[in-house]
Amino acid sequence: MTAPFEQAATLGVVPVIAIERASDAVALADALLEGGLPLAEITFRTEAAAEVIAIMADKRPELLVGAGTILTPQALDAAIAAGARFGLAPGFDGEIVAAAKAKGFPFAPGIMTPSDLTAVARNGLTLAKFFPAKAAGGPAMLEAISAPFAHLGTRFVPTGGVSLDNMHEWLKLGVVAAVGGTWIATKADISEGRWSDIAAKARAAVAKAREIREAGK
Ligand SMILES: O=C(O)C(=O)C[C@H](O)[C@H](O)COP(=O)(O)O
Repeated sequence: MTAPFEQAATLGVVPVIAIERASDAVALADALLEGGLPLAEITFRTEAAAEVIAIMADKRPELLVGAGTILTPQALDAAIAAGARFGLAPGFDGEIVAAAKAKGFPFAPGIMTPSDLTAVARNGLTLAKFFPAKAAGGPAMLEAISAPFAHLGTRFVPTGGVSLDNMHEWLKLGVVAAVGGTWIATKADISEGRWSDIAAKARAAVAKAREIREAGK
């Protein structure tokens, strides 16, 4: 895996964020840093996404900021131009994967089926999002579909229905690099400025990930 994804894997948790106002970018970055989670996936689900990434990359370079919900080559370009260090998507699109590869941009597409995984393998990718993780069948499903690809070393970020209470079910699987989810910084947390709550949830998630990994050793 490339360096940004190695860092995400070390932390074990990727906060998936939909943020509406660019003016909240620094406070959100500070809340995550305060919580010991120097990582953010800013999703292209809001108008403000590219600006938020640019502000975070500029003002808080110690936060590893990436882009999520990359659904078009244009969104990929906007993410890179804004200073995103990595990108993720809920699905697989060959054009986006090829463009990211050509630009040397660490990109993890989403998968949910063995066919998606075949595309990931054919493109030589080492990390993919598993989405929607819980609805698609949970850890048993990921274990089953990843088995024929295990020798290739591909790892996964399950996202969708992951929470503090069920993250252990995912992180105990060797193929899981990190879990992802919106629970650490919800839209409401951000719009209402609940920065200390976000910091506390970040801290709890990182501690739990570490505890699960330590117990599994
Ligand atoms: O937007 C993307 O790129 C996605 O892959 C989807 C998100 O990661 C999930 O929708 C998060 O799901 P929850 O944590 O259950 O709210």
